[in-house]
Amino acid sequence: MVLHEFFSSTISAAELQPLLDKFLSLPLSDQLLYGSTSFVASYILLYVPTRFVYRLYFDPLSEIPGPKSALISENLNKLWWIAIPWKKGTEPFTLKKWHDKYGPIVRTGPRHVSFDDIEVYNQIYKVNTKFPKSLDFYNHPSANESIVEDVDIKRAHARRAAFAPYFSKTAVRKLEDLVQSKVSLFLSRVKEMGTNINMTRGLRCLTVDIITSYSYEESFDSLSHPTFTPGWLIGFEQLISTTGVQNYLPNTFAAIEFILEKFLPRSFVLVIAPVMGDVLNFKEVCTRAVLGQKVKYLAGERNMVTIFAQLFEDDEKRGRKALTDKQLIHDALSTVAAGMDTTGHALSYAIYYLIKYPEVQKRLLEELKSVMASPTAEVKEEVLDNLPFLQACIKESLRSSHGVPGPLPRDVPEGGATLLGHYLPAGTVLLNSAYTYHTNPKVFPNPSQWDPARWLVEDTRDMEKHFIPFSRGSRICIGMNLAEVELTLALGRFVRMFEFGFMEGFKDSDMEWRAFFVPKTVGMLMIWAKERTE
Ligand code: HEM
Repeated sequence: MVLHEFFSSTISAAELQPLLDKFLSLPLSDQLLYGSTSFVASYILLYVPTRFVYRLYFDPLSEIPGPKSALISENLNKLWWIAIPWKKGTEPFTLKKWHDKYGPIVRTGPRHVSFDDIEVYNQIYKVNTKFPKSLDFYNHPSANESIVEDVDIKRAHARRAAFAPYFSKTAVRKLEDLVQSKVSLFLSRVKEMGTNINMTRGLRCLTVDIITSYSYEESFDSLSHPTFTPGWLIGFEQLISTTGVQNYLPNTFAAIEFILEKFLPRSFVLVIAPVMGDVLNFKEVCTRAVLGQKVKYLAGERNMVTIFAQLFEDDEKRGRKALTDKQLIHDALSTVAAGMDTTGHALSYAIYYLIKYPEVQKRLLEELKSVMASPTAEVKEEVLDNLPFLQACIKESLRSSHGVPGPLPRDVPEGGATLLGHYLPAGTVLLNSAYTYHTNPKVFPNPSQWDPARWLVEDTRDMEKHFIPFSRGSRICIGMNLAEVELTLALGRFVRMFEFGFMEGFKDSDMEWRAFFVPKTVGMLMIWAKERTE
């Protein structure tokens, strides 16, 4: 039969009726079986191919180059990154490969478009941006009411404005003593351990103790743990590894969590679902900490210096609507998540590369000796902030650890947008990964080389333009100033105080990372450290 005849042939109601009667006379179980089989068959054989052809040739995004297989199914694309064990967290690497192949704009899915163009980046991630964070990604059941995941531009702006004063450079420097004391404790723990030190976790313990003391008064006291492995940290590691799945099925996870949390004893949960048990423990610690501050505040305690306490006071003074308990808990969780791994990860890269490149370490040490007479000399952050080579090491570590390397999706708002000459309808999801920008060989020659000296040339403007570890614009990292103070004090004082090297068995491949919102290395940085004598 020619195609025309096939499409124009019709079946009359009289012909259809006996078929329908026959179907209805079957037992219910057969009806269900045949009904669902025909539904699945027509979905796979008719709907999916027709939709694919539409996406390929007729969709407004069809002009944009990209891998055709990515147009088959939005859900399959998502599951690819979160459910296939060897693909988990590798999205930034694939995006980079696609940009190398297809150019600065790539259609990576039916509604997804990725960019490798810093001018476009600056348009999307600018102050007063019209491109909100995308619910497609910012929808974690444990953080979807936090600042980080607030996709409403106006509301997020107001919430950021309330927090911002506590993170200005001046505010952070006022709390320098707190950071110094945690760094001192960290260094004394490293000295005491001497060997077999899990630096990946140790640095997380340092950064989390700083951020929790800064936020809620009582630190998690993770640095005191004999092996830098407090239970909540394991819970957090589990939580991070499952972010993709939790974003994909937020309601299912929220329901499972609710049941496990409310109806079963924790000891039992830890046996039947250890990951969830650890996650719940971690969340409980954060919840107790932040709500504890609220209770103290309501009981009349004033002049607490922590972020949340100041927030309660300022809300009252300014007549601002107070955050709900759920918002507070989600902020508490996401502040720990945002402030811990990113800073710890950048520091661990700095230490890893300083071991790999002893000549760079030597140059840094010489510079540090110029302001610190002895290995344990006291030093103000302001002094270290003015050391060009130390700052270049930090910058290069932020570049090679990429900050938050995933593609931080933004939505095209109502009315659509035209970017790189392509019209993108409302709802298109825009992807930009720091990894793509930080490894551009035209901007950073030999990008995989860790080379702090690249930042000490006369003209760094092009590199600065492509350097986005903290993102940019309205949703730039709130904790950037705190992170910079932590990085400066921890790295400067650590390198001045210790000789250090890899433990036997440590491999370069342990430092490969995967993106689970924040980056996570596949192994741990294991080192020994010995106090310097001069
Ligand atoms: C080296 C350390 C850090 C790096 C590389 C980093 C990087 C980033 C990046 C790239 C974003 C944007 C995320 C997005 O668009 O979804 C972000 C947001 C954020 N960061 Fe950081 N961060 C660091 C440390 C910190 C610290 C210490 C804090 C402590 C409070 C913090 C708090 C936040 C918050 C609350 C946001 C959300 C801002 C918003 O959505 O408006 N970060 N950070």
